[in-house]
Amino acid sequence: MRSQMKHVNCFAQFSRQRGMRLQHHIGRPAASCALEKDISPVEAPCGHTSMPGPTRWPVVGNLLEIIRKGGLKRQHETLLHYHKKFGKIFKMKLGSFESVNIGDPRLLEALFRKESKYPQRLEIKPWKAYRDYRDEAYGLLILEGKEWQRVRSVFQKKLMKPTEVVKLDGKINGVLKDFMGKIEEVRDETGRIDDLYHELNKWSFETICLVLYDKRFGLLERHVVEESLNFIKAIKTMMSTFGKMMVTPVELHKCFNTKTWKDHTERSINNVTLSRHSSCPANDFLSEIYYDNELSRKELYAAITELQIGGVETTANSLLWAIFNLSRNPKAQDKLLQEIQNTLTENQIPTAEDIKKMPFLKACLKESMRITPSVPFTSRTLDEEIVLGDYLLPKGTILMINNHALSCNEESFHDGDQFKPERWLRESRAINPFAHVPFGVGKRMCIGWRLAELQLQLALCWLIQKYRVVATDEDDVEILHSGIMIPGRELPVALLRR
Ligand code: HEM
Repeated sequence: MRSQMKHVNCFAQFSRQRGMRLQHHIGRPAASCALEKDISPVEAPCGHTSMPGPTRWPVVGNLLEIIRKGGLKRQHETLLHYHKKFGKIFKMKLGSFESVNIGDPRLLEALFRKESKYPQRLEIKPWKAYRDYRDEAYGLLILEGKEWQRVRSVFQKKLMKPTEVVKLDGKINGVLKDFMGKIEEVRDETGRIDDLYHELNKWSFETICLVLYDKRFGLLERHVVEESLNFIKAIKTMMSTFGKMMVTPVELHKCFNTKTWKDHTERSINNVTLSRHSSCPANDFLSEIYYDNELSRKELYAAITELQIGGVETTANSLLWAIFNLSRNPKAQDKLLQEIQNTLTENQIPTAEDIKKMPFLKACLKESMRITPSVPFTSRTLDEEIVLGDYLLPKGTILMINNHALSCNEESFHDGDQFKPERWLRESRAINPFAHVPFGVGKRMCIGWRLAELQLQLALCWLIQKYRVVATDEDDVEILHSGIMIPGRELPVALLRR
């Protein structure tokens, strides 16, 4: 990789040799091929300046340094540190996993402008290995090429169309009504909830299942069906084993039947269990897809399973952090309550239409997802050679798009460590849309983002209308990377009835 990533000064020579056209030069105008000033130059074998990055050691690459700096759980902090040290683009290697990391909105925009027909994320070999092992199909998270596009376009019609998504507010509110009842049940006399995250996971699972299967799974009832809880546990296991399985070859795990592989295969999500619920879809959402024969039954199961994997913990996690951020920012919370009360009468159930009249609510959510993003990175595997910024990146390069670093960037967000929803309302200094990408970018961005946003906005409305969310201590809460960003301890929050 090192010798393949050449400084753009090599580019003219490359273009002549390979007949490359200048349209491939993305990131800055073709005429400006000067060395990036803020990238520390490292001497490359070709004699030109190559991309900077931490010192890599044979076999392990930078893994030991990551471990020394707090391990994979704190990798987001280490990567932030690398971005500060090496600039907006750098390369690194974790065991067998090599990547180029980008944390700059202009570079991301440039990448987006040259997006290929079927953008690819980094291949998730452990998930594929598991599916192959069980003879199951792949869903949107892992599909590639034309197959990905075929499945994507089927679900996109339902999930990405604003007019379709707003129709789901009734279902979302139905689950929220029960969720509020659940909160009353599990809240102690001080307003604390033991394992709030688990309760939020149950809420988001119940909502997504209702949207997909038009069926309630009873997760918010007193006696919960074990199978549904297993799904939530399985998502957590998949997320937490993911990191370890990505930095070491999956074949090794399989061959030696390591604990990580056992955890991964024994507790991963099983399509067959879920398939019962979608075997004869009766609701609008699945029936069109099913009866139009757009997807085979196997493909439908896989796609639905992966919609759930993608949608359950991410949404629960985003609401968890929003509750936390509002608990630490009572002024913002008061302003939010004011907006809700100006829009809704007491106990009025909010609709998607009402949400349109609540810019501060949207801003609070955006700011929460910026300051505490659930998904810190996404990735792209280049399917053709491109020039990004000042570097020629060969086909096959894995680009890590660091949403966490983008969101912390002081150039884009002044006082970036502070929760300031107002920043999203100011029209004078528009924020570059590529500076904050919690749902990713381009053709492959999150297919559930509209649904997730509506769910979160409605949930915040219900919660803030009924409860004052307070901080029970002011000590730091560490953020840990476990596939998704989780708090290092039970969140110090209480919900007090207004
Ligand atoms: C707050 C909640 C959510 C967050 C933060 C989130 C975040 C993301 C991110 C960052 C990606 C990668 C995008 C990229 O590579 O550019 C993604 C992809 C995906 N998400 Fe979400 N997501 C959320 C909710 C949902 C929901 C509710 C669903 C399902 C209904 C869902 C299903 C998916 C799927 C299937 C993909 C893969 C899409 C593809 O490759 O075509 N997500 N999500």
